[in-house]
Amino acid sequence: MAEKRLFNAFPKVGIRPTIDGRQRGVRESLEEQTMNMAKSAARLISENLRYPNGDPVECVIADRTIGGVAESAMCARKFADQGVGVSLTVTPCWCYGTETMDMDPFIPKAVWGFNGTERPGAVYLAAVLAGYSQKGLPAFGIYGREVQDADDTSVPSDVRAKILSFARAGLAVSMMRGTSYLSMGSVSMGIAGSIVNDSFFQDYLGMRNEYIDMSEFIRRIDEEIYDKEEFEKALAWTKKFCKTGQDPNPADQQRSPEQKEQDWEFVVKMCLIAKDLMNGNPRLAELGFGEEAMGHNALVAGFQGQRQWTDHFPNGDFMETILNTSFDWNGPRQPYIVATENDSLNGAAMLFGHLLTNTAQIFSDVRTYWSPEAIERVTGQKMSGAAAGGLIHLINSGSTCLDGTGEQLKDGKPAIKPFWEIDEDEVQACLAATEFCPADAGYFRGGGYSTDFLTRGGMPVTMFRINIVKGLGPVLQIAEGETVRLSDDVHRTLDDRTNPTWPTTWFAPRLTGQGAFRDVYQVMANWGANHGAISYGHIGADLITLASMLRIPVCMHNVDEERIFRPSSWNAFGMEKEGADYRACGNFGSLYGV
Ligand SMILES: C[C@H](O)[C@@H](O)[C@@H](O)C(=O)CO
Ligand SMILES: [Mn+2]
Repeated sequence: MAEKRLFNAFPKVGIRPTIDGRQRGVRESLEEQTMNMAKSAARLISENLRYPNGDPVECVIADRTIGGVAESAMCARKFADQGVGVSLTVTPCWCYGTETMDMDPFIPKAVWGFNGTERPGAVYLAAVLAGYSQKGLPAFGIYGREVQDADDTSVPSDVRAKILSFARAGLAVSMMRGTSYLSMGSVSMGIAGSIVNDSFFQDYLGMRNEYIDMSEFIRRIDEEIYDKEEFEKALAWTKKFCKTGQDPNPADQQRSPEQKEQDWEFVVKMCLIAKDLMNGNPRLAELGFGEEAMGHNALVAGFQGQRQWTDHFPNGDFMETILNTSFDWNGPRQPYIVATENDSLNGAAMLFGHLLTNTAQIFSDVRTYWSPEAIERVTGQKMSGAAAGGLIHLINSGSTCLDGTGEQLKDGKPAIKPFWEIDEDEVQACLAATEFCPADAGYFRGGGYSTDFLTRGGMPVTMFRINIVKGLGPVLQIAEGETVRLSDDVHRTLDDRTNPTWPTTWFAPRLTGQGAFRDVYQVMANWGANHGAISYGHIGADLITLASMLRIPVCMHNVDEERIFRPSSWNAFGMEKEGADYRACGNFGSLYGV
């Protein structure tokens, strides 16, 4: 059974079979087809989508078809009672728009109008979408390209794709609502992303901000407010499977073997404590720590670390790495999303990626642009293939998920998978590909460990980032591309010029020849901050759909226009998609902002 998380139930998808209310023949003739559409949609969603804990997504179908306002109200009541967080209206016929529409302003909504000829499903679709636009309730329209016969209960592939894309993004919106971002510490080294903007989390994500001082870790370590049995298990696993790598420090700055041993115990305790802080732990209540047992209901957190903590205590890199990874000493499990340097905007981006894919997310500094000429100058090697246009060196200050090694395989190729698809061999492969090196004493005076690995090449990935601009609000930027595996000697030469004991992912964004994607250099030059969240797969279209639900405009992306799926209201803001997105988001404002 998947690990219980937080105090929020997973939101369900509500399906609204909507019908022409005229009895004495019309309605009766449509009842079966309408309800069958709802059942087909529910089956499609539950068979293809899972919650982050691995359980199938649950759908709730209205008790009866919705022919007017009374049945709309009955359905709304049932959805509220059942914890519905996303709604999909389906219909094969004409219905009465404002009498049957879903009026809940906070839950993502879509309408699937059957492309049939016997009854005008498309006409209702257009009418109700117009109603949603007029009422300021943007909704997604779904209409199959090919005409279907009235008795055809199949869901065409284009309709399937849109229903699933809408449901993935709608569930992500709904899963964030009511949870917390937990700041463990405050602003790290003047990084603006770690200035936690509570209006952003509250108005755009419907989330609460929680804060703890980093001294809480010392209190809990000193007073042994953690599960000591779990600690012994975690420490034994760590000693057995987490290989210690090279110490990058000069001999006279290296910590003694005893100190290093103590550091391992310290950083493993940090790991348990951070998990308890985010998620709570009933075991603590049994140990007499009732308040600490509750946790902060945090779906995402950030750890400041640098500098005050790391100037004195072992760093948080091992903690951040293990929490963000899809497994630990208890085997595969849902990752805990934690942002390095408390970069809450990158943390929120990581959360988007995690909720859309159910996978672990890489956190990286966007550290260096290497032109092919520069690589050849310093290594003598000419770049080719995906590296021919140059590379971006993604490297964090010592932490990122072990899934980022690319040692999990999907169809024989490097991948990052949901935890329930990861087997023990892949767990071991990720660990075997990693070394934990004593921390660079220049940066981390208090010691600790850094995670060192090199991501395998040929993995499709998407890098993305949330930035906040005064007067505009949040924007999202996206770059789809792939990882590149350089030869060991080329990688070594480049990596040794920076921090060779940190995790590296060589990233080649997909170029379009236009604007920010004119070349690799422009991708780096247009990146809005020092960090990026990196997710497995090309998820740019889903991120765009999610951003539109949250009314966050997308300032940069390399997603083909036909993959873009936004509420129908966006069409009213012009044919040029980027400007229309900004105008629509500005017009409707944040989803929860009052
Ligand atoms: C150790 C260094 O201070 C790094 O932490 C620094 O380069 C950053 O990661 C800034 O985002
Ligand atoms: Mn950083």
